[in-house]
Amino acid sequence: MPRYMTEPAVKHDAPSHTAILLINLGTPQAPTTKAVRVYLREFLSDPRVVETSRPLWLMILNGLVLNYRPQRSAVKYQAIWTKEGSPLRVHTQRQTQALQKLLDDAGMKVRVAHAMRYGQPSIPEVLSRLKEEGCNRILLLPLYPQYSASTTATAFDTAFSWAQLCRSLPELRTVRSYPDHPGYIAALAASVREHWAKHGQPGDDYRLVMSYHGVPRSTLEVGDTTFCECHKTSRLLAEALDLREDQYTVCFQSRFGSSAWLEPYTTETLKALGAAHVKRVDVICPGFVSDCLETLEEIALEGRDDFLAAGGEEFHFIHCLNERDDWVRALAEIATQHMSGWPTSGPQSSEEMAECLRRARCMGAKR
Ligand SMILES: C=CC1=C(C)c2cc3[nH]c(cc4nc(cc5[nH]c(cc1n2)c(C)c5CCC(=O)O)C(CCC(=O)O)=C4C)c(C)c3C=C
Ligand SMILES: [Fe+2]
Ligand SMILES: [Fe+2]
Repeated sequence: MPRYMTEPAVKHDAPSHTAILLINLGTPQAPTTKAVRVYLREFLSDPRVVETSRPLWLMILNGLVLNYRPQRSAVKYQAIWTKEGSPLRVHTQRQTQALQKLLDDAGMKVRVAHAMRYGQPSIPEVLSRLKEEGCNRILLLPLYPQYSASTTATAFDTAFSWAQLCRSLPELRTVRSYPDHPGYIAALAASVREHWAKHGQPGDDYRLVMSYHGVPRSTLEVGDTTFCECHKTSRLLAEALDLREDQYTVCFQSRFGSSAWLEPYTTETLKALGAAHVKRVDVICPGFVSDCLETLEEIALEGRDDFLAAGGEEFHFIHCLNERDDWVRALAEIATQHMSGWPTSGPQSSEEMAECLRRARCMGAKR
C-alpha cells in the first residue's frame, strides 16, 4: 500500500482554483440517543477537547459519559431540531451559500465549501473533493471568531493530517481568529441595536449579558487565548454600543465535568442578576456565529428559566449572526484579507505548469 494518496493524471493545462473552506464544529445526524452517542464519541475522544490522561479519560468516557449523556442531550436536541435538521447544520449551509453568492456577485472566482470537525461532511472528505475539482489554494476559515485549542486548533490538526497523506499538496492558509474584526463587531452591534428597536431601549435595571462557550480554566493557565479574545470582543462590542461597564456582563457557559472552567459561569450570573432584581436581561452569544444547541437550548430555554425563577422580570435572547448580510460581508472581508496575493479573478493555469509544458520536460510523463 502506498503511503501517500495516488494523484489523478497530471493535466498541465488544467485550471487551478482558489477555495474557502468554512469549518464548524459539527452536530448529530438526528436528535436520537443513538446518533448523539456517535457524535459525542467522536467529539469527546478528541485529545484537544478533553486533555485528561488518555487511559483514565477513555474509561470514564466509555464507562459513564457515553452511557448517560447521549440520552439527556438527545432530549435537548429534540427541543431545538427543525424540519430542515439541526440548526447548526442549517445555518452553516446557508452561510456557505450566502458567501458564495456574495463573491460570485462581486465577480470573484472563488469556491466556497463547508466542513464539520465532527460528523459530516468531514474536513478530509471536503478537502479531497476540492482538490479533485482543481482547487490548489485553500483557505481554512473556522466559524469561531475567538481562538481555542479545543475548536480552532483541532480543525487545523485535521486538515494538516489530511495534507500529510497528499502527494501533490495544495497551498493551505489558515485564519486563526478574528475577535476584533471591525465587520464582525459592527454586525454584532447592529444585531443588538435592531433587537433594542424591536423590544424597547434598555432602561436603568438592564444588563446585556455576553455569554461565551467556556473551556477548562487550566487551559488559560497554560496559554490558551480564548479568555482574552472573548473579553476583547466584549469590550469592542460594548464600545460600539456606548454601554457603560455596569450595563454589560461577560460570562462563560456550557461547563462540562466538575473541574473549574472559565468564570463567571453563565447560569450563576443569570441567577444572581434575577435575585438582584435586575428587571431585564438581553443575552447575546458572540462566540457562536450559528444558532445551535448551546444558544437555543442552554441560553434561550434554560437560561430564561434560571433568570425568571431567581426573580428577574424580562429575558430576551439575541439570535446569533447566522446568515445576516452584514455578517456574510464581514466573512467575505476576512477571507479576502487572508487570500491576499492569491488569484481570485478567474480560473488560472499554474505558471510552473505552463513553464513545464513549454519546455516539454514532462511531455513523456504518463501521469
Ligand atoms: C468536553 C469539553 C468541551 C469543550 C472544551 C468545548 C469547547 C467548545 N465548544 C464550542 C462550541 C460548541 N460546543 C457544542 C456542544 C458541545 N460542547 C461540548 C463539550 C465541550 N466543548 C459537548 C459535550 C457538546 C454537545 C452537547 C452536549 O452534550 O452538551 C456546540 C453545539 C453543537 C450542536 O450540535 O448544536 C457548539 C457550537 C466552542 C466554541 C468551544 C470552545 C471555545
Ligand atoms: Fe462545546
Ligand atoms: Fe451545553
